[in-house]
Amino acid sequence: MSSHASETEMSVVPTNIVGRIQHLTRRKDLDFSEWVRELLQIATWQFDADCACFSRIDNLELEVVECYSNGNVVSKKAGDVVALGSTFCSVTAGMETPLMAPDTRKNEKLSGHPGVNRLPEAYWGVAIRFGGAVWGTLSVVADADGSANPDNEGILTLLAGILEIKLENEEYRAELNGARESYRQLSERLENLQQVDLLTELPSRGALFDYLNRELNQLIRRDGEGAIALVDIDNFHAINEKHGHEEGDRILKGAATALRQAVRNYDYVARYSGEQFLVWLPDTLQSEVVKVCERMSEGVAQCSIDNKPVTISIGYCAFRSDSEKQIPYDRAVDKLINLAHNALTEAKVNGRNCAMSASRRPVTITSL
Ligand SMILES: Nc1nc2c(ncn2[C@@H]2O[C@H](COP(=O)(O)OP(=O)(O)OP(=O)(O)O)[C@@H](O)[C@H]2O)c(=O)[nH]1
Repeated sequence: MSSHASETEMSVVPTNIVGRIQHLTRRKDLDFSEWVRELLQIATWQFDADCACFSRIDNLELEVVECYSNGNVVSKKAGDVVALGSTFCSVTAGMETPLMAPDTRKNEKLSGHPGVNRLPEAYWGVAIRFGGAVWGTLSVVADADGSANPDNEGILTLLAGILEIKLENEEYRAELNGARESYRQLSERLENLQQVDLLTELPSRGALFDYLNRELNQLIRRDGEGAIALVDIDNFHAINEKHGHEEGDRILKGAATALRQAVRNYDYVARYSGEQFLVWLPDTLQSEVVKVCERMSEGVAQCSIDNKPVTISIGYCAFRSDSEKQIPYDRAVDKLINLAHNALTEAKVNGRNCAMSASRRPVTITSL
């Protein structure tokens, strides 16, 4: 049995134990295992004992979750599993109140226990309850008979209560971590879903920028030419107003299909916003872009409303790579889209149903 607690220390124990427990409950720097070991150390110190264990009962077995020993005795280690019946904890588990046995040989509950001459002489234990049932035990042992401090029963009950709260918090934390993980997986799935526009089945705006940044990067590296076109259905607000949103949706789907069919299979058509589509035309000369615009207009005109063909306005920006150096690719995409957008505004101003280029010649990437 350890003898670190002097008479003087014993006389101030109530104050110190409260201070130590309070200090422990406020510590946020410890993980669960470290925290429990600190508590076990406090219990060992308070009982002037050699070792304290926090154990879990699983059927007829007792598993040591955490253990603290002052080194005076050979103690159990975390993870050790023993037959519950061979331990004093088997008795503790059936009790509502702590089992206080400073001398187990003289304790009415333990004197007949098969382990009484083999197990430590002093034993104090209390059941740990969780979820309405006995979960395990908190036990403190000493190799020689212990003192009978009248406060200790209350302190053991208090330590058990704190452990129960900690256990619950830990369980919630695990649940919370599980919930966080499910949320992360859900967000990931949602993000994937958002890559595709559900109405038109084209890539969505969410997918667009990553794709364009990658593509533009590659195109610049191979000194290529290409174009970005913004396509906008004319007077779409009026179509919605007059024929209803379902009819508007039908036109949107039809336009999406027509645009997809009007371009090569390695071109890229995405839904940019409401009634606007973005078309990426890699390895395409400016003169070819004009032809693609014509094909797109003819294709969309196959969709009709009130026996009138649906028309589109297009603004495009053709560009060529002039240097592999000094290119901020992400900004280049934004700037090309802006130029195409300005051209689209001009097409609308010019009376709609037409295509406008951002410049007479392809813009150079380094001029952006
Ligand atoms: N049916 C339907 N309408 C949409 C959708 N997304 C956006 N819109 C509508 O598209 C309309 C776009 O209207 P405006 O931006 O005024 O453009 P506009 O009427 O085509 O006029 P111009 O572009 O100048 O020819 C708005 O009424 C939006 O509510 C959609 O998914 N389905």
